[in-house]
Formats: sequence, structure tokens, C-alpha cells
Amino acid sequence: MVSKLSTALAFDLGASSGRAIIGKLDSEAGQMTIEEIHRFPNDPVKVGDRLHWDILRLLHEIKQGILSAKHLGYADQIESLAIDSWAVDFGLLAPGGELLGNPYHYRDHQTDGVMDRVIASIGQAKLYAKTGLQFLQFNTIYQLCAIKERNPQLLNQADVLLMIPDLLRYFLTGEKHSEFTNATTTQLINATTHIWDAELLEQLGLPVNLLLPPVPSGTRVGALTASICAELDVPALPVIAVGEHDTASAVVAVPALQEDFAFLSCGTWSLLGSETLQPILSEQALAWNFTNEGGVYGTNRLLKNIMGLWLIQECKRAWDKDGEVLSFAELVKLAELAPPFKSFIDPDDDQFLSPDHMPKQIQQYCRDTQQAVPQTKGELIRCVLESLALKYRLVLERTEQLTGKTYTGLHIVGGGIQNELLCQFTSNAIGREVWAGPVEGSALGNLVVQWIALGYIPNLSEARRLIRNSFPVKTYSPSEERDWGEAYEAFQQVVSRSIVK
Ligand SMILES: Nc1ncnc2c1ncn2[C@@H]1O[C@H](COP(=O)(O)OP(=O)(O)OP(=O)(O)O)[C@@H](O)[C@H]1O
Ligand SMILES: C[C@H](O)[C@H](O)[C@@H](O)C(=O)CO
Repeated sequence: MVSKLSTALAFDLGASSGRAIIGKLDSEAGQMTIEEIHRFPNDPVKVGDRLHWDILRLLHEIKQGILSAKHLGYADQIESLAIDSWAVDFGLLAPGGELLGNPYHYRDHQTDGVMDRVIASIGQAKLYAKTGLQFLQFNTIYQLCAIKERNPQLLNQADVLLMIPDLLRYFLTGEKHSEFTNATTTQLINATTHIWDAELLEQLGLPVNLLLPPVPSGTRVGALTASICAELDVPALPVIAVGEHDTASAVVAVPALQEDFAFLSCGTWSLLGSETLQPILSEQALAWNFTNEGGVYGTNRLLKNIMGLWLIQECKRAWDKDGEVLSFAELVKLAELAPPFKSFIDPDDDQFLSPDHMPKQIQQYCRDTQQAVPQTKGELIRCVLESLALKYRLVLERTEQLTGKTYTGLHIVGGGIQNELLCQFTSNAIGREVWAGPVEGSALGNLVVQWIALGYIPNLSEARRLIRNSFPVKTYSPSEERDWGEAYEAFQQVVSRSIVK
């Protein structure tokens, strides 16, 4: 590595919260540090029946992050900034460049039933062979088809589609670019050619001209506009398109020293899989509904979206509404005290995607599958955590079957590692070590790709080594306390009684 110091700014927008993080690199020492300078909630807004992201609030918070960096004295040190966010959602711009409406939230019900109609018209095997994407009802492809059915004039008025980080970056720089990793989550990028699948778009009657050719992660894509610089009184900071899908950035930050590893990016979603050199488009991958998302620097992410800590977030939201506000840590404590293995859910059952009241939905699931119905908060959270850990085992074993590799343990990154009970349950369920850390996976991945683009770090494996040297990783080993093998069998039986995913 070249001997140099560098400072960069990362904006990482998760589905539940966003943060601005300053990263400082000492490439001679092979060390980096981070400082969180701004954090904000990312609350969706319901308008009538529709659920939207508050995109202008997110832009406002990004500006607050830049201001905060300035107030802390970083404005003249920052060499670049970059944004990553959740996937699949987008904004549409009019020919003059103005945003047409508020971007829809992927949990909006406009896509209910649309995926089945698209599959019926194109064919599931053909769609998978082309795109390699997991069938999820909220993928961009189904959102666009839903808009075409419901509100075609919106599409007719649109000139350009920008995914959420592309859109926010456009607001900052005035430049329109589509970043590759996030583009792949649309289910409209061809997994082999890596460009928009024009045939698929035509067959669906979707306008090909809305989509910009994807640029690779690590491309420099402009600088803050004169108007933003004047508004915030900051220099024209350069902006880089990193792995703008937060999962792409999270996987960059997996501190694995060996080439083959299994990862779990654990936040609102749980994304479990492995990095591969090529997409895996086999019949089995389709049958198990695995996804192949584009990664940075030619990598492929073979993984499965698992419903994740959304289940806990939504239990908490329901209880908060009733005025019984408990922190995540307090809820985990209650789960720890609850009896084990009473009932299981398939976290990925459709009924958990967007229910009105998560605790009641979990109870209903247990009732419908003839299991004991969890009553207390502790019992409900325990049921979710055990079920997630068991689902991780199922998906890890399937990942191994698809890649033909064996993984000695599982790397976990993201906010979910603060849930130590879940990390321990996961180690118990998979019967292997869990290596937990770093917690700010996506922001770190974002920062190191900026430094690769700026020439400070030579490549992805050096970036991972740097992260490994700079942040703690906690090891969990399987405990012998309970029989997780028996629990896994019971879990699989329950899952097979509901809609198997
Ligand atoms: N102190 C804590 N104890 C237990 N769990 C915690 C704690 N703090 C956070 N969590 C868990 O971490 C989750 C948030 O993780 P994170 O901040 O990575 O999510 P996100 O970035 O919004 O999501 P995503 O990147 O998947 O869109 C919360 O839903 C919560 O379950
Ligand atoms: C819809 C989800 O945001 C997406 O599939 C997931 O990969 C993600 O972005 C998790 O943060």
C-alpha cells in the first residue's frame, strides 16, 4: 500500500435508519477508524393506501451530515463522499429533471399479485435464466409493472429512472448515473451480459429508454453542485458511486482472509450467502429461489433474502404504539428468559412481509400450524430469534450445496450483531463458529471502495485485510446446552406445513 492518510465520508441508508460516517485511513499502518457524525431514522410515510419513502427528508439528512462534517472541521480534509442504501426502490424524473412523485416503499401493496402475472407471461425459468434474481414481489420489475397497470401516465411522463442512491447522488451532483450493483436488484439486468435486458423490458411493455447504462462500482461520478456548495458553504466534494446496494457494500466489509466464505449481512433484512465468481443459475438455485446479485469488481453475490430483524422491529413498533416502549436490548433480555423451542415460524412466509400487527401475525401463524401460541413479549421474540437462527442453517446448507464448498463458520456483519443472543443461537443452530463484526458493515464497504477508487487501497482483498486489522470480531462457538438438531427437525416440519420458501 502507498503510505498516505485519507478522509472520506460515507452515507449508509438502511431501511430503519441512516448514518453519516467519517472514515480515516492510514494506509501505511494498514489501519482505518470511523466516527459516526450523524444518525437519523428512516421512517416511511403512508399517504392514503400508498406507502412511500420520505426522500426529501433523506436528502435533508444527507445535507445535515455534510454540515456536521464541516462543523467538526472535516470539510477541507474529505477527499470524496458516497451513498449506499437498500435496494429495489427508485424515483422517476421528468424530462426537465424534476422528481415525479415520491418513491414507493417496497412494502407498498401495489405489487400484490403482480409477480404471478409476470411469471405467467414470461415463464419463471426464462426469467431466472436471464436475470438470476430471487423472486420477491417487490423487485423493481414488479413495481414498474404495477405502476404500468395502475398509473401508466406516470411512466409515460418519465424520462429517467434512478435507484434511491442514484437519485440522492443526482440531487447532490446534478449528474445522472445508474450504479451496477444496485441495478442488478431490479431483476431487469441480464446476469450474463450485465446490461439491461431489452428483450425482457419489451416483452413487459416497459420503456427501455428510462434506464441508463450501469457504471461499475468505484466510478467517480461528479462533485457537489455549485448550488449545494453555496447552500452548505462547503467545497465541491467529489462523489463516487461505490457498491451502492448496501448489501454489496456490507459484503465488501466481510473481514474474511480466505477466498471462500459464507456471510450474513444482518440488519432489517438478513442476507445470507457467499461470494462467487459467476452467477449460479442452476435448476436447484431456482427451486430454492436463491439470488445472484452483482457485486463490486466482478464478484457475484449468491444469497437469499431472509426476513430478518424486521420481525423484531415490527413487534417493537406494535408494542411502542401501545405505550410499552422497550429497547431492542430489553426485548432480547426478555427472550433470553423465555422457555426454548416452544414454537417456530418460517420468517419468510409472505404474511410477515407487511402485516398490520406483527405480534398478532406471529401468533396466528403458530395457531395455523398447530403449535403453542407465544403469549408474552419474551416468548414472541424468542420464537423469532430461534426461527431466524434455524432458517440461517437451512440457507447456509443450501448455499454449500449450490457452491459445492464447505464453510467452517459464518461471518456476520451489520447492526444485528448487537443482538448477542441471535449470534449465539446462530452458532448453536449451524453447529459452527460465528464471527461477528464489524457492526457498520455497509458504511465500511462504502469507505474502502472510495479509497480503492482514489488509489489508496490496491484491491478488494487488501480492503478486507484492512478492515480485519482495524475492527474487532467476536467469535461465538456452538454451546452444548440444548438440542438444536431436534429443534431443526421440528422447524423444518413447521416450515413444510406453511408456504415453503
Ligand atoms: N442494542 C441492540 N440489541 C439488540 N439488537 C439491536 C441493538 N441495536 C440494534 N439492534 C438490531 O439491529 C437492527 C438494525 O440493524 P441495522 O442498523 O444494520 O439495520 P438497517 O441498516 O436499518 O437495515 P438494512 O441495512 O438491512 O436495511 C435493529 O432492527 C435491531 O433488531
Ligand atoms: C429490499 C431489500 O432492501 C433488499 O433486497 C436487501 O438486499 C437490502 O437492501 C438490505 O438492506
